[in-house]
Amino acid sequence: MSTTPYSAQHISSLKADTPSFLALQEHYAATKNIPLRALFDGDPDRFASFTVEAAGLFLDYAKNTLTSETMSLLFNLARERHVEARREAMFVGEKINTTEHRAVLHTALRTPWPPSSAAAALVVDGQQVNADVHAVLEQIATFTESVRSEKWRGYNGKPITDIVNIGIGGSDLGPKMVCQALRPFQHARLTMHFVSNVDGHDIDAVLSKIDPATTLFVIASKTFTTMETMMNAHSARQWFLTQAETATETDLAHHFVAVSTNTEGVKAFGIDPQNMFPFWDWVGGRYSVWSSIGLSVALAIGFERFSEFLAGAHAMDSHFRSAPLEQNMPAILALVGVWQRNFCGSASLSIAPYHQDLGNFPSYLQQLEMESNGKRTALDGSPVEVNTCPVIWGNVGTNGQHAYFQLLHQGTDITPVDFIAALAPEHRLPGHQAALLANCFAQSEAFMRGKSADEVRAEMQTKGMPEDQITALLPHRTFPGNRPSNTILMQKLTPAALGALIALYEHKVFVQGVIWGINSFDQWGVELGKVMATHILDELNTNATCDSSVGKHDSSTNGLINRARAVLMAAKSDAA
Ligand SMILES: O=P(O)(O)OC[C@H]1O[C@](O)(CO)[C@@H](O)[C@@H]1O
Repeated sequence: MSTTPYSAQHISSLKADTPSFLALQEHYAATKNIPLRALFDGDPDRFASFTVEAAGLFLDYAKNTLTSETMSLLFNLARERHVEARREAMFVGEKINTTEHRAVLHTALRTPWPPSSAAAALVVDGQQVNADVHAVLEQIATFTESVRSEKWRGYNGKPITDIVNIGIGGSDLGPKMVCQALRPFQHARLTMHFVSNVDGHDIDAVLSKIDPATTLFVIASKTFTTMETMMNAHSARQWFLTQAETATETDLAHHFVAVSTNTEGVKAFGIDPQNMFPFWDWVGGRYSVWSSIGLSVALAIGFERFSEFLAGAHAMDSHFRSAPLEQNMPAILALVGVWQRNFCGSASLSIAPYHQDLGNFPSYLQQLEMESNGKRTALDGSPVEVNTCPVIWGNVGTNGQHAYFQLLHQGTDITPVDFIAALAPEHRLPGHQAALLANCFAQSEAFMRGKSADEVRAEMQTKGMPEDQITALLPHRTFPGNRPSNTILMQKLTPAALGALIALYEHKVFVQGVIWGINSFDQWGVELGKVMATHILDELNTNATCDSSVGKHDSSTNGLINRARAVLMAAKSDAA
């Protein structure tokens, strides 16, 4: 294993006094008052200079308050942080996830088979990575084909009509987002459902509309210990046994399959390991849709389309791994984000897909970005000295325009926006696509240009508005502009384009993590609440007098537990 200076355990936080950081700070101070409008007016070639194309995607980052000098300083920063060497360390399977002692190899899940050369074949801890990935893909291909072709049937001989994916976090958000995004490619007989929340209303709503005889449950959990997933899986199992007429325990095999790294856990639940689709600890939950966690996707769109999805991501991997930083789309997207976050001071990033089928993309990115880079400790254990991941949020356009875009245009914070659009639609309805794209492009232009007081005044005067009204309304109707955005375009939202889009953001997150000096692949921050919930669950389920059993909490938590327990206990005795 490499012990070069870029080995993870030697990496400290990005420091505000490093030469490249100081140079960027100085540059920001010198350029911050130049309006974006002026940058466009002064350079007719700005669009050509600040756009990049790769793997079927087109990125326009010209509407950011930056110049070629900014970019060159950012590339210096990336090189100073050893982005290229760290990138290679990830691809070749070094254990860059140092706090969990794991390699990070989601890119191997989409490497074509057989690998192009012996050198490309990955061996990690003695495991033939590519061969193992390929074997599981074959298993997925055979199984999904048999369900789709009606060979695989329910216990009383009926074909499967409904698939229920039970999982949470990466075992839910990825498959759910991708199935929605690729809705037009979905098998006509199959309806996809996703259950994630421990709140019983979630699974109850799904169970109330499906037939046990024609339903397949996919229990998706890397660990097979996650409280939410296990509780939902047990409820589904119980529901099946009570609702499916004449069904016995042996019939469960027709209706429950598992996706996991934990064979023992799957067996203990009662699923035959024959019906288990494995993956490996070097696949992080939020990077797992390419693994067997994508089983629901492959069931929905078929294995051929699933392969196209993997190929799209691989095309972005190849670009990311080989393109110089100056032409490297994920690196550029990451560096623009670092500029916005660490120098321009933006605390959040809004994601605006102008495509209804990408409705779940913002929530997917919330986990990808915030669980990866929402960290305050550097790889070497020291405190991080600069701001890390911004808050990620958003919704589809044009809906967002009629909700929170007011704040984006005229609020007190400057929030960068990533616009994402497909040029051609899957539907044939006249007029809609042009209207959608017109709104997308208009919003980014409006954020950039704003509307000056002089322009607003002239407009109101042309309309013949009295001077006193003009004076009163002027400040309200003025737009400051200078609000940054990126626009990502694809031809159509195909499996390959979606694969490339997700991989683009995965690698953006990686580059930002390297620059900030953090481990983008662990998630210790989710542990504390999980453990405390198990204790409180025990307390809510006991009959002991409130004060003695819950006395160890603060008065607020204690009071809340007591109020809830009174209701839960009453419901229990009513049911008895
Ligand atoms: O697939 P599992 O093991 O059930 O975990 C689900 C999710 O829980 C987390 O571990 C923490 O919330 C995520 O990283 C993961 O995607």
